[in-house]
Amino acid sequence: MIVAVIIASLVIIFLAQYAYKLKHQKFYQLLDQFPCYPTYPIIGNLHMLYGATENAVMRIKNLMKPYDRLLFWIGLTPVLLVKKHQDIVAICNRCSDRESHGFIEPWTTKGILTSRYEDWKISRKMLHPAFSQEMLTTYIDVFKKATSNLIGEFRKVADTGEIIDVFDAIKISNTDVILQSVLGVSAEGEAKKTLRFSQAIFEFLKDSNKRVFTLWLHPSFIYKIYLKITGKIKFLKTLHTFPEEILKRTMNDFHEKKDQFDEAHPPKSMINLLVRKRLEHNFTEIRMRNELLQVIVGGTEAITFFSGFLMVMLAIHQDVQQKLFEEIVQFLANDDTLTIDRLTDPNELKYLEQCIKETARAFSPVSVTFRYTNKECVLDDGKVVPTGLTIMIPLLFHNRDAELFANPLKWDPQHYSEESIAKRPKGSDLLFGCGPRNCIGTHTHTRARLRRVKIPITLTTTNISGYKYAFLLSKIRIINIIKEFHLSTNIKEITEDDVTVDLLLRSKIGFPVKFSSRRKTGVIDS
Ligand code: HEM
Repeated sequence: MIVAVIIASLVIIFLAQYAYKLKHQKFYQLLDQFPCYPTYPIIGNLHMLYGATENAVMRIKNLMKPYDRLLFWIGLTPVLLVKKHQDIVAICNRCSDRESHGFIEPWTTKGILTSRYEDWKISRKMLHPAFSQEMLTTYIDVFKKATSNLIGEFRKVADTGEIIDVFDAIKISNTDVILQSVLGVSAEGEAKKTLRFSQAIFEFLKDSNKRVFTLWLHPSFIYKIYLKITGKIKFLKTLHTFPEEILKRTMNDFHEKKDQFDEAHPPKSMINLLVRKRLEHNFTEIRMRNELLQVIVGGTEAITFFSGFLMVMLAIHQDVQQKLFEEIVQFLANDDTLTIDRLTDPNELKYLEQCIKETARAFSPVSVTFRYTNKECVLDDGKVVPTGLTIMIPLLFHNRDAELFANPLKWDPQHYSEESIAKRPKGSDLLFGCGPRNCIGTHTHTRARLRRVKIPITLTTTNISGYKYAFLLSKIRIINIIKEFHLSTNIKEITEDDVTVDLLLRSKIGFPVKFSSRRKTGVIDS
């Protein structure tokens, strides 16, 4: 009986799939242009990722070796993988939808990371001012305070000969920074809750990645049961209640202390800005919670891994560290204040900027991004990507493309020297993504604006993103750390075998660093 039911179900699925394919013949014909490994009914190509859900992107890298484009079936869903610069730029500049396939529900729904174009436009417009020069100037004090606390942690182990994994200290510091600038609360005041929240973010990202590549977790009702049985539902609750409580508090303040929200008191955090502007866009509390949550998620994990890799690379590459130290000493010689103008002056701290960009290239924290084609997209060779297709863009492969970067697996700030940049096609750095849906901290160039300033649309402009949130925080942090400590480590390199890549790139071997004081000194401009 059971066997009969299973066979009947399979036949029904097969027939339904056949009927669907007939109805969407053009879509499937266009898919035939792209290479694809043999598929099995129902599972598609997922068997090829068996046992690798935690490191799926690296497995995909091997599968993509012979191809620049690959059609990959995640169950019944076709996904086009592209790794070449021209393809990424063409797709990202033309399609502003990001496909999440609801995989990250029920963790979060509509918001800047996950919304389709029409909703996303509103999110982006609403949140963009939170990354303006004025707001960044406000955040600088938060960055300095958090750096001061972080340095305090490193002082505890300095000169003891101990090698510590800096990940936890950086994570606490970054969570503090992001929470202060997004939610206006300090981790110091909410330490336990912050820690639980940060754990919930981690579980959310890990689980969402697992769900994408695990067929039986695709149906929503099964996933909800899975969350209950595994006890992960508690992380889901924390993920929601923490920002909700703070949102309620801010909304109450908004109603009761109106004078604190007038023009004489400009917003100092994203939540403050959102509460002021929510009526313009008719945002519900749930929508506001999602927006805040998604910026926090987008920011915290990426910047934590990024910072960890940067510190370890400096600890490994002593020559680079020494050169950077000399640059920092020179920068501080006559003026040791860290203002936004000094930190964003393109003629200052050039080598530090090279080190930061190189880390974002070699260890692309957001190693994969997605698009969904809301219209047909013609690629350079005339091939047409059909409407309604999910595109997976492993930015990591692009950023390690040997055609763009000599010796791409080597971390070398020379990749960002003026001479090296001049040798690459303009706009070939996709460190913060590409097109209008790039990282929110970056400048957005719409097609119209590109035309106005006569920049070819095929060239993206994310490489002028530098002086934003992540860069400012990194500069303040590295200046203070390198000025005070000499960093060393017991590892020689972080190789491809030492990282796992799901949606984010993580280190399997942690971030081991030894701190030795250069001289007893205070934190600059704290
Ligand atoms: C080193 C640090 C960071 C890196 C390398 C990075 C990289 C990226 C990348 C590659 C994307 C996808 C872009 C695309 O699909 O084209 C992205 C999106 C995004 N990032 Fe970042 N990011 C960083 C830091 C941050 C920070 C600090 C925040 C917030 C405080 C943030 C918020 C976001 C948001 C909200 C999006 C979605 C934007 C949209 O869809 O409109 N990121 N980031």
